[in-house]
Amino acid sequence: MLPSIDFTTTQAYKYLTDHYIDVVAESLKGLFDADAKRFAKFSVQFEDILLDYSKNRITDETLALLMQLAKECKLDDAIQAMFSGEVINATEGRPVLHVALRNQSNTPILVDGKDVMPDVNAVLDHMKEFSNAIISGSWKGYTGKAITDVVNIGIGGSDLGPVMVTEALKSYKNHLNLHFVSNVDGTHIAETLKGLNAETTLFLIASKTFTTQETMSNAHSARDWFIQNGGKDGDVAKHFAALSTNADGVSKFGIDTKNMFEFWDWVGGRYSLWSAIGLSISLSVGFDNFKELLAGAHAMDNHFKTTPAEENLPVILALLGVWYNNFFEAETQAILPYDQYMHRFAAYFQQGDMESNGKYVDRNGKKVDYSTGPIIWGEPGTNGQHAFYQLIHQGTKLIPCDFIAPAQSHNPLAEHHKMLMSNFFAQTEALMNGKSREEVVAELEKAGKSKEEIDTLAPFKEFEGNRPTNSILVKLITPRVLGSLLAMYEHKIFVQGIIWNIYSFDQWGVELGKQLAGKILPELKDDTTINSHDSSTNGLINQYKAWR
Ligand SMILES: O=P(O)(O)OC[C@H]1O[C@@H](O)[C@@H](O)[C@@H](O)[C@@H]1O
Repeated sequence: MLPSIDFTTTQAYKYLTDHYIDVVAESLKGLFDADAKRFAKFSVQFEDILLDYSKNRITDETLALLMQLAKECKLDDAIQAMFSGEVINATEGRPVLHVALRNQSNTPILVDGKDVMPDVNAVLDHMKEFSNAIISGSWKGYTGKAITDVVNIGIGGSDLGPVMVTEALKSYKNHLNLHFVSNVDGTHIAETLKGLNAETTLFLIASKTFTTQETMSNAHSARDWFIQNGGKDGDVAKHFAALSTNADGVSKFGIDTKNMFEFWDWVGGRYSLWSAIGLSISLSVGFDNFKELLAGAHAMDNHFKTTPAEENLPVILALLGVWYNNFFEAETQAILPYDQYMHRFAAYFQQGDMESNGKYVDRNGKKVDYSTGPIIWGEPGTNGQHAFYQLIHQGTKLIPCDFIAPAQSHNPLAEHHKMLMSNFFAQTEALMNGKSREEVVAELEKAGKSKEEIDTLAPFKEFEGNRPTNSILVKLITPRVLGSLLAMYEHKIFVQGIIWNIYSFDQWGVELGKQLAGKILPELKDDTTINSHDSSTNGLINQYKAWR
């Protein structure tokens, strides 16, 4: 059982409410001027990851009060409850144990009194054996040729993690060509299959439930394509594997359960890249690198479980997020990786964070009267700079940003990485310091502008600054570092869910749309005029029918 505490009734919350008035009046620039040790004080290193959170609108007291808030919300008990396999996903009646999937120290983790580690390790062994066979070419397709292309068919948690990680670790990639099909829009699979050869293509049907409409339709279309292109029903076993918790569904589809890679209902979809769902990762970068990814996550799990809150990366990030979300009323959180390989990182955590903490009902079943999960968004730097940073710098909204960058590049071309990094450093500095009226005026005077021109232009060129950022500087994006980074954000989401007193591991909010689509689909079969909905929905459906 998770503790259930309304954080707005805690002592710490009351103190923070008063304290906020003082902090709002402070400038980050002033806080840095007043304390030469601010960076040393507000930064923490974990292995090859340095988190600098000194450019946040906090003081020692803020941090102490946020830590007190975590304590009053019984965060330690909640962490303990998750790691010990308690049923903390109460609305689905399940434990939450993605940490078991990367539990490289193999300490027993019990679900209903049974240690899950032997099953976890058996699936990892199966993934290793299969990956090695596909990569080495010893696994042959139906005409005796080795596999060259792997198509992962899945959506949501069965797609975003594998896509993001295979992209982030592209420099570790082998000869296999990876493809990902998620959208039910036929364009996605049709475009993917163009140019593929059925003799050398392997399909991974990735679905926790094995019932998801998008995935099942794409899987059936993939099988039709396979048969149309020369494969026989009996050849399916050589070209289709399933990653799922649903053995019945898998065999009904016609996939040999020998080619099924199992996982369990205590793995949430958006936390499943560490499970069999990660098979495409293991195929793309090899099992050893996949294991390194798990090892990095496990190291972060241990850090999260055992490190005092003051030094604990996920806890610090989470509490800073609460500070902005609930006191500064920030609505969003940007994730800005200065690493092209990480271009799907923000998209991945859109699901990770928003599906977890986008809830307005608390753990007592009551509607909350405070703000919960933020809107997560972001693009890689420097592209974002030339697109939406204008609003971050001079817009009316406060947008806390996480800047992430590797000190070393996998592609050290000429001066590229130094240029990239100069932007990474410059942006957080600019957001913090801004540019005062005096600086703007001096600059315009130097450029020879008249007094009148200066008066007209100056307000537009001023930056008020005081905009908060975290800098996450890592040595190099290796599988281990990536694993740790991902686990860091996962645990951040967990901590915030605890503070906001919501259930972070269910996702009932995705069901209503699915249900209604299921009702509408039969109405689209023929051209009968539809009048069973509101006038807008009827009007749209009928116009669609007229145009199709
Ligand atoms: O892996 P399957 O079961 O196909 O689910 C895919 C996705 O479906 C969505 O509706 C959500 O529930 C996600 O959390 C999930 O990752």
